[in-house]
Amino acid sequence: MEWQKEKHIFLIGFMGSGKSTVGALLAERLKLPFIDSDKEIEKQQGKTINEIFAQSGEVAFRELEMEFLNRLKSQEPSVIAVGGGLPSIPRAIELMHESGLVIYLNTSLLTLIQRLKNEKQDRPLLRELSDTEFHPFLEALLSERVHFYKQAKLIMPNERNSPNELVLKLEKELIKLNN
Ligand SMILES: Nc1ncnc2c1ncn2[C@@H]1O[C@H](COP(=O)(O)OP(=O)(O)OP(=O)(O)O)[C@@H](O)[C@H]1O
Ligand SMILES: O=C(O)C1=C[C@@H](O)[C@@H](O)[C@H](O)C1
Ligand SMILES: [Mg+2]
Repeated sequence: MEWQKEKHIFLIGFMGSGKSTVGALLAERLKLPFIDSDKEIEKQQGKTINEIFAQSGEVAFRELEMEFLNRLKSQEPSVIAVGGGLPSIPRAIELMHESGLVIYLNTSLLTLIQRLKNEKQDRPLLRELSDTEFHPFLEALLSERVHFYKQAKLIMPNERNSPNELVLKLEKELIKLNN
């Protein structure tokens, strides 16, 4: 499998796996534009993700995510961090494979819990969970989604490394694919 420079690089993975953090750094390193689907949808709608979920519901948000993916076809090659739930929408993974290289940032449940416990407020699926609900909810959602994430072409752990260290590893993988 080869990565072609004229294609996008998609980062997928669970909430908190580091897609937005690592994606911005990777784009800087590769001198490519960086696009974050959550931020793009917020800009386009003039609302936060929390407001979209509250006013229109999750199904409407997933439709906006698919519209976002469809719009990317005509965009210059970019590094794209996609929302944590986007890969589980029917056809989404196929669309990403058609226009780029899909990379899964794989992070264990325990690390996700540590990272997300203080970052619940901007994530509508998490913000109302009590401390006792938090762990079982993440565990169940991760196990529902992992099958989609594993359809990525490249699986890269993101836990016992800094975001910058992962960017260097990713760059090496991309160079290998391009040779
Ligand atoms: N390798 C890492 N080591 C330590 N902390 C990290 C690492 N990667 C990301 N983080 C931290 O984890 C938190 C979640 O990261 P980030 O917001 O990038 O995740 P995400 O995958 O974009 O989540 P979402 O799907 O909800 O948008 C942030 O506080 C970020 O700084
Ligand atoms: O995992 C999810 O379903 C989500 C992840 C975030 O990136 C946002 O897209 C939103 O909070 C939903
Ligand atoms: Mg993000």
